[in-house]
Amino acid sequence: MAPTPSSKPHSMMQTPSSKSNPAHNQTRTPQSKQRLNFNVSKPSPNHNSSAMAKESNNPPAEHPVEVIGRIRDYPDQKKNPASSSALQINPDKQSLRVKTEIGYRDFSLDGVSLSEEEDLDAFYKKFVESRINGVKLGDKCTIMMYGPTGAGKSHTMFGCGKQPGIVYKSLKDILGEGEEVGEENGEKLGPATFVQVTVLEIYNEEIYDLLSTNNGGGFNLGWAKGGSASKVRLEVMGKKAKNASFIAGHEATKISREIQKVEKRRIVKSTLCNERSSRSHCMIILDVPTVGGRLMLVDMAGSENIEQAGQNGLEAKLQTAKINQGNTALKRVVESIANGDSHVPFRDSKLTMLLQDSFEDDKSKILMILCASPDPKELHKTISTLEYGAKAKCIVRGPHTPIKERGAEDSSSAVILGSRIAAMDQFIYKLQMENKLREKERNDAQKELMKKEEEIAALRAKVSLAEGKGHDTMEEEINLKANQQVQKLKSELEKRIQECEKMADELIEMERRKMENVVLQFQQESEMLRQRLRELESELYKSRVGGGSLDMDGSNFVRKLLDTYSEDSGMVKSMDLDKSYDLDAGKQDVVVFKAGNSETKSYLDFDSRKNSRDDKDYDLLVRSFSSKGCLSTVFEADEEEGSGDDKEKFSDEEVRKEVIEEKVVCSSTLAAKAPSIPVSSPEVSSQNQEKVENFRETLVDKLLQAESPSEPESAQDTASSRLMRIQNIFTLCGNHRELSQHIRTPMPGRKRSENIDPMASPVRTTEEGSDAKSISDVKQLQKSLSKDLLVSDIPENFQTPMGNKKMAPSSFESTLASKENCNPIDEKIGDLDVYVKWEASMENPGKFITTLKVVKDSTLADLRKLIEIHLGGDNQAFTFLVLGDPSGAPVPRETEATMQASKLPICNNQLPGRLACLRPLKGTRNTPHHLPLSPLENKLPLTPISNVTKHCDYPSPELPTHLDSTPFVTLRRY
Ligand SMILES: Nc1ncnc2c1ncn2[C@@H]1O[C@H](COP(=O)(O)OP(=O)(O)OP(=O)(O)O)[C@@H](O)[C@H]1O
Repeated sequence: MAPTPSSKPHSMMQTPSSKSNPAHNQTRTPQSKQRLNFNVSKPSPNHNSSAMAKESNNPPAEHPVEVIGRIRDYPDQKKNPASSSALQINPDKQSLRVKTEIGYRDFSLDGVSLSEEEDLDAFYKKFVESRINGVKLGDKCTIMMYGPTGAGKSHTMFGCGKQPGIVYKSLKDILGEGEEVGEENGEKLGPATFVQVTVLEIYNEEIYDLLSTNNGGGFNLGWAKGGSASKVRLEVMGKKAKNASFIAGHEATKISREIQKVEKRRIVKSTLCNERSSRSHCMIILDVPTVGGRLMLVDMAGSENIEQAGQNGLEAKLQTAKINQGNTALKRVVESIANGDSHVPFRDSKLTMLLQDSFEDDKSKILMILCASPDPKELHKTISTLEYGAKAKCIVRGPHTPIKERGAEDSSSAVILGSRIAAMDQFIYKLQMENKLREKERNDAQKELMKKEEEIAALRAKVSLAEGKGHDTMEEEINLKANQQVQKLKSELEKRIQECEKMADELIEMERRKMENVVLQFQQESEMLRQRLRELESELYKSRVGGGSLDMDGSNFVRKLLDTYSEDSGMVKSMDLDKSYDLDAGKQDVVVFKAGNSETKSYLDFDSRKNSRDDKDYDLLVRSFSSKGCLSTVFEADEEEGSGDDKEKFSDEEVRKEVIEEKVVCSSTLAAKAPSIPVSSPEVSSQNQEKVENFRETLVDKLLQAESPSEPESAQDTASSRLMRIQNIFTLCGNHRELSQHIRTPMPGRKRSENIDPMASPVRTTEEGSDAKSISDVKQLQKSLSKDLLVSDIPENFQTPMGNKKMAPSSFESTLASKENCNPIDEKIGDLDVYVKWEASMENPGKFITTLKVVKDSTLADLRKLIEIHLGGDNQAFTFLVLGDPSGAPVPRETEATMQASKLPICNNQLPGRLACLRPLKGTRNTPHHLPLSPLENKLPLTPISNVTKHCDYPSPELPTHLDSTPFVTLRRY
C-alpha cells in the first residue's frame, strides 16, 4: 500500500533501513513506555551544547497520527439535483473544502476519499492496506473511525453485504487464505500466522467483552456461546482490559464470521440520525503474536451531542453523555498531545485508557478516518469532525528520548514547551496560510469590486454626460431656431417698413404734384376769368365813356356783357366742365335764357315758377335734367337779333338770350355754401339783378367746378381750407372788379379823384344822363358784385372791409373816403398785401416766403390758412410775431382769430403792405436760434417786384432770385 503523500516522510513502514537503525530499534519495544516527543523548533535555554548536538542528529519529527477523510455518498443529491454537496475535494487531494453560504473553509488532511469514487476495496487498498502490512510485520496500528452518527463509520469498518469492511479485509490480509505454508521433515508446518482477536464494547463507560457471556461455556478458543447471554464486563488493568476473552486462529473466514456475529451484540438504537445508531464504542484487537504486531480497530459511537441525537429522558441523556465522554476524552487527549501538555488525560475515559499505548508507543501509528456526510444539513458536525482531525494531525512525535536520558524536570518541561511551541507555530503557520489565502481572495474580490464600481461610475458619467449634452444641445438648438426666427421677422419687418416709407413718399409726392396741378389749373382758370372780367369791364367803360350810346338802364351793358361771353368760344370750353351730380329738379335753381324769342323768362326758383312757365320749356328742361346731370353754361349772343333795327324791338327790361343748355347750379350742399344774393339796392331792377346774380353764380360755380373735378381728394379737405380758397377767389374777383373800375386811364380834363372813382362824380353829361339808369344799374351791380363776392360766402370771419356784411354803398363809400392816411385804393377795395417771411435771427437773416393778398379785415387765423396752404404740410408749425412790439412776442394761437391782419406792421413803411413774420415752433427743422426782434428788423430787404408792379403806385418788395417764394397766390397789380 502506498502511503499518503503527507505520511510518506513519516511512514511507519518498517523499511530495512529503519530496522537497521539502532536508535529506532531501541524505541520499538512494545513495552516501552515512551511519551510522545515533539520537535523543538526553538532551542531551549536549558539545553546544553551536547544536547543540541544530539537533537541535531536526531531524525525529524514524525506525525504519529495520520488523518484521512472519507466522504460518504449523498443519496439526497440524486433525489434533488439542486441540492449541492457541501464538501469538495481540492485538486491536491489532501485538503477538503467545506462550502457554506457565507464562504468556504479548507481543511488540510493526509488524504481524502469519496465513497462514490472509491468503494471500500479501493479505500482499503489506498489508505489501510499499508498499515495492515506493517502489522503483519510487527507494527502496532490503531485505526479509529471518527465522525457523527450516520457518517458511515460502521459501514467503513464492517462493510456491507456486498463489500467487507476494514475488519474483515485486515483479518484476511493478516491471516491470508489459511493455507499451509509448507512441510518440514514430512510434517506440515501449519499456517504461517495466527491471530488472537478480542472484541470489546465500551458502553456507558463500561467495557464489555463481546466474546464472552455470563452463562459460560464457550468452546475452543473462547468463542462465546449463544447470543442471548448477558455481556461480561471487564475491568481495565493498566492500559488493557483484564481477563478479556479472545479468539485465536489462522482462518480468517471463521474469525470474520465470529466477529460479525458478536458485533451484532453491540448496543444500537434508532436515533434521528441513524436507524441503527451505534451507542457504544467497539474495539477489535488483533494481535499477531508471531511478529508482535497489533492492530486495534475502533468504531466509535457518533460524536453528535445529546440534542442532536434526539435523546429524551434522563437515562438517555446520561447514556449519550457517557458515550460522548469517550469522544470528549479522546478529543482532549489529542489536543493535549498536540499541545504538548505534560499531562495527557488518558484516564478520563475507558476508551482513552485502552488507547494510551496507541498514542505513547513509538511503534504505534494511528490512522484516524474521519467519516463525514456531504449533506449541508450535517455541515456543522462535519466541520467539528474535520477540526478534530486537523488537531490530531498536528500531533508530532519528536525523536525518541529515553527516559533515563531525561534530566531534571526542567529539561522535560523545556521539551514539552518546545513541542507546544512547534505545534503552535505549525498551527499558526497554517492559519497564516489560510489567512493569506483569504486575504488574496479578499483583495481579488476588492479589485473586482473596484473594477465594477469604476465601470458603474464610467457608465453613470456617460449617462449623465449624454443627458446633459442632450439637454444642452436641445437648448442650443431651440435658441438658435428662435434667433433665426427673430432675425427673419426683423428683416421682414424692416422690409415692410421700407416699403411703407417708400409708398408713403411716393404717395406724398403724387399728392403734392396733384395739388400743384390743381393749383395751377385753378390759377389758370382764375386768370382767364379775370381776363374776361377785365375785358367786360373795359368794354363797359368804353361804351359808357367813349361817346357811344349808353344804356341808361344798363340793358345794353348786360347785352354786351352776355355777347362778349357768348362770343368767346374759350369761355365755353372753360366752363364746359361736367360734374356728375344727382339731379334733384325740385331743388335746383335754374336760369333759363331764351334768345331769339320775344319772351324772356327767368326762373330763379324752379318750384315757385313752375306754374307760370311754358310747358314746352319745362318739358325740355326736365328732359335735359333727366338726361344729363351736369353743369354746363354757355352764353351765346344772337348777332342777328342784337344788330340793326331789331334792337329797338326789345325793351330795356328784356334781354334776348337763348337757352343753349341747362344749368344746374350746384348740389344742395354747394347751394348752401352759396346762398342767394341779397338785394342790397332796391334801385336795381329785378331782372338785371337776376342776370348779374346768375352770372355771379355761374362764375362761382365754374370756379368751384374748376377746382373740384381735378381734385377728387378735395372731398377730404377740411371745410376751412375749402372756404379759404373760395374766399381767396372772391377776394380776387372782387378786387379785380374794383380795380378795373378805379385803376384806369385818366380821362383828359378830369381830376384824379374823378378818374379814380367815376361813380363818385356828382356831375354827369346828358349822355351820361341818358344812361343814368344804366350807369346806376352798373354801379349797383358792381357794388353788389363787389360786396357779394366779398361778403356772400362765409360771412363769419370773412367780413367786408368795414367789418360789416351788409353795408350800404353810401356808407361804404363814405367810410372809404374818410380814410385819409390810408391808401384810398386799398382802403376802398378792402384788402391787404401781406409779405410773409421767416423770423430773422443771428444765424438766419430771415427768409422771404410769399406775398399774399387778403381782405383787410381778415384775421391772422385766415392768414394762417393761406400760409399753411402755401407752405404745404411740411412746415406749418409757426407763430406770428408781432414785430414792432418791444418784446417781439409771438401771437398765441388762440388769439389769432381775434387779431386782424391789418394790425400787422407796415412793411418797409409802405402802405398797404404788411409784414407777417413767422417764427418756427420748437422742434421744427427751421427752428432758428432767435433773439427778440427789434423794430429795425421789421423790414424786408427787398426791392419791389418789377414784373408785377409796373402799374403799381406804391413800392413793393422785390424778391431775390435765389429765394424760393413760389407764392400760392401770385401778386398781381393793375
Ligand atoms: N459509504 C457508504 N456507502 C453506502 N452506504 C453507506 C455508506 N456509509 C454509510 N452507509 C449507510 O448509512 C447507514 C449508516 O451508516 P453507519 O451505521 O455506518 O453510520 P455510523 O457512522 O456508524 O453511525 P452511528 O455512529 O450511529 O453508528 C448504514 O445503513 C450504512 O449502510
